[in-house]
Amino acid sequence: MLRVAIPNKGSLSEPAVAMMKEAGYAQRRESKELTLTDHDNGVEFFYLRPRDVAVYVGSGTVDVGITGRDLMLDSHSEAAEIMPMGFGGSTFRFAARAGAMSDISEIHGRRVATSYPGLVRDYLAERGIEADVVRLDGAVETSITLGVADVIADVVETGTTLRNAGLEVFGDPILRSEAVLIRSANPQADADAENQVQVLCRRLQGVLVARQYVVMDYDCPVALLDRAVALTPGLESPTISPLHDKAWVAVRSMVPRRATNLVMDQLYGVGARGILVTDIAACRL
Ligand SMILES: Nc1ncnc2c1ncn2[C@@H]1O[C@H](COP(=O)(O)OP(=O)(O)OP(=O)(O)O)[C@@H](O)[C@H]1O
Ligand SMILES: O=P(O)(O)OC[C@H]1O[C@H](OP(=O)(O)OP(=O)(O)O)[C@H](O)[C@@H]1O
Ligand SMILES: [Mg+2]
Repeated sequence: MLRVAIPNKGSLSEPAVAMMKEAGYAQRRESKELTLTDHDNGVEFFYLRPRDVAVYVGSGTVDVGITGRDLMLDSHSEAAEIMPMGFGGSTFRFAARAGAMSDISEIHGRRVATSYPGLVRDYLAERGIEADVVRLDGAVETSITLGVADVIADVVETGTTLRNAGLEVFGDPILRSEAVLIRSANPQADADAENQVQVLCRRLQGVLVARQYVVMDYDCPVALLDRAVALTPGLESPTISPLHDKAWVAVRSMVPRRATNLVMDQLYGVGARGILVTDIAACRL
């Protein structure tokens, strides 16, 4: 059985479970279940703290897992990214009291509070900056007000938490993070496990594509087909089908979901009619 680690709590938990369900895997029904065996697909799911996922995967006790890129790098475990999951995006940044700092060189000799000491120490060491890294479990933004640190390094998504604490980011982002599927950096040579990992990846890729694209159908005068197809090139090439009226053809193509309305406006402008958009329930490319 393939062993897969899924975050049991936090921002990544619900979207990870939703994605696995969309990929056709059984998932736990309630949050107190620690494991779930999907016999039909030959997969055993382990619901673990997202911070621990990289540790288990790195040690080879589970085959693959979902966690944040930031957590994986912080853990220094022997794990490697296989694919991004399309959710849980954030940046990891330094921040200090508004107006207090403008360059990371100013961190030298200061106290930096963070829940990601591995990541922060690596980043500072690479730049020759010496600082006292204070490890906290969370709510790191409050540490400056309470006098425990001069600088923080933390996850920033909307920036609301920082603003509420009167803090401001400075310097370049330390990291751009998102949820990622990871596996051991030195996987055992096991053909069955390798095959199952490939199936899992193809299914997850299918979910990503189904979420990112729609299918667009429209009718188009033959004389205008080249201009219309240039707007909807699809992934490989659009399907063109004859219509009873020989002056028209039907076109079917995949279009990025976020561009749906723009492409429909442009197609209509070119002369296409009967433009229909359909969600993709699942796909394998
Ligand atoms: N506000 C956020 N937006 C997007 N991703 C986030 C956010 N906060 C944390 N993450 C991501 O979630 C992962 C952190 O997992 P963690 O278990 O700490 O979740 P959490 O949302 O902070 O929950 P909790 O603090 O309750 O444990 C990291 O990969 C991080 O980049
Ligand atoms: O930029 P924002 O949209 O405000 O999000 C960022 C905040 O979200 C996370 O906190 P979380 O709620 O996980 O609390 P924690 O610090 O206790 O982990 C993170 O640690 C930041 O504090
Ligand atoms: Mg948190």
